[in-house]
Amino acid sequence: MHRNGCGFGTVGSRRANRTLVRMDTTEAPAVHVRGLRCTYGEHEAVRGVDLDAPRGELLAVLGTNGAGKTTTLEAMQGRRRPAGGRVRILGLDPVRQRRALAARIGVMLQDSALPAELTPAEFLALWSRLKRDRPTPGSMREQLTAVGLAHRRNVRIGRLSGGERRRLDLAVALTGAPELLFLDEPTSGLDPESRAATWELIRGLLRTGSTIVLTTHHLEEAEALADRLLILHEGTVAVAGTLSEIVTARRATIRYELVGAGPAVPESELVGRASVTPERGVRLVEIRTPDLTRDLGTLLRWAETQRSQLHRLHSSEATLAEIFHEISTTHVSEEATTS
Ligand SMILES: Nc1ncnc2c1ncn2[C@@H]1O[C@H](COP(=O)(O)OP(=O)(O)OP(=O)(O)O)[C@@H](O)[C@H]1O
Repeated sequence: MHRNGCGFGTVGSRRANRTLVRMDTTEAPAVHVRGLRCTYGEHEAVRGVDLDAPRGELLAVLGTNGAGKTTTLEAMQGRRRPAGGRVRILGLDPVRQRRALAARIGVMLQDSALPAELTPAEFLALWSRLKRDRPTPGSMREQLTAVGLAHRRNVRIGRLSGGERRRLDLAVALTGAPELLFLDEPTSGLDPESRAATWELIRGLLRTGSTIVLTTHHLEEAEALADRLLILHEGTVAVAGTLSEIVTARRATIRYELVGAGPAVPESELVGRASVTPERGVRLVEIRTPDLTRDLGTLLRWAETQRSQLHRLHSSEATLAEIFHEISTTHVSEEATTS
């Protein structure tokens, strides 16, 4: 994966990242989850989730609203006791060994309630003491510079904008140079510049060996940053893998336009997978294919024998947006009851 570019302020750099991240070369995955189940009363919000986040990689957890992303993250952070399954974080049980893990993980919550009366500098000092970290004024300033907030360090948190508070949340998560970061929608509410700078900071953290589990509603964020993706839907894993594994496992699409009358597709199994839409004097043809090379060959041979002109012929793999849409319009519970 290509990780390059510029970051926030003057320290979106190797110097900042060297001090913000602690390396760990142990081979076991940083996050290992099998058969995770979480319930709220009668409601089973997470239903048998498996996932792994190898060390030094970024796992993006995507999903529809209410899919169980935050609940899964909470179980991984030891903030929610699972109803079933096995969770290991840096080799430890996050519920039973929560104290031992606390200094080694950093958490950026979706809705953190930072004290409005304190300044970012004061809060980071307090938080460092709670994490038993020994910050120097220089290291705290570096942390704030890394998220583009050095100039706001002495302003009360209550006076910061929503985006600035979000960036302070990220600085808080970085306290103590954690090996593993959980970032719950880290760029929600950020302007495009701040989002780009946050992406660059995240890339810098990955370059220096940090492991990151991130939830996001922005598909382009997952595409830009993730080594692996997981899409949750209705409490279960709909798809998981690298972006190219996920995309190549889905059907590609062949599209072309036809002028004039006559058949629009070859007389083959392609007929059942084609849709033909009349538009502005032409017919737009779209064929979904599990085997692009084979079906494109069939189509081109047919066009040659028919002497048909296929205009604007092109093919494309499924996009993450299409895959996400397909997943989000499927009801797991309906499938389970009708199959
Ligand atoms: N405290 C709670 N009590 C009861 N049900 C809850 C509670 N928290 C979450 N749920 C339910 O559990 C399911 C999963 O919620 P969760 O917040 O984990 O989803 P999510 O994927 O993070 O959603 P979003 O993208 O909307 O933040 C949802 O159906 C939600 O309504």
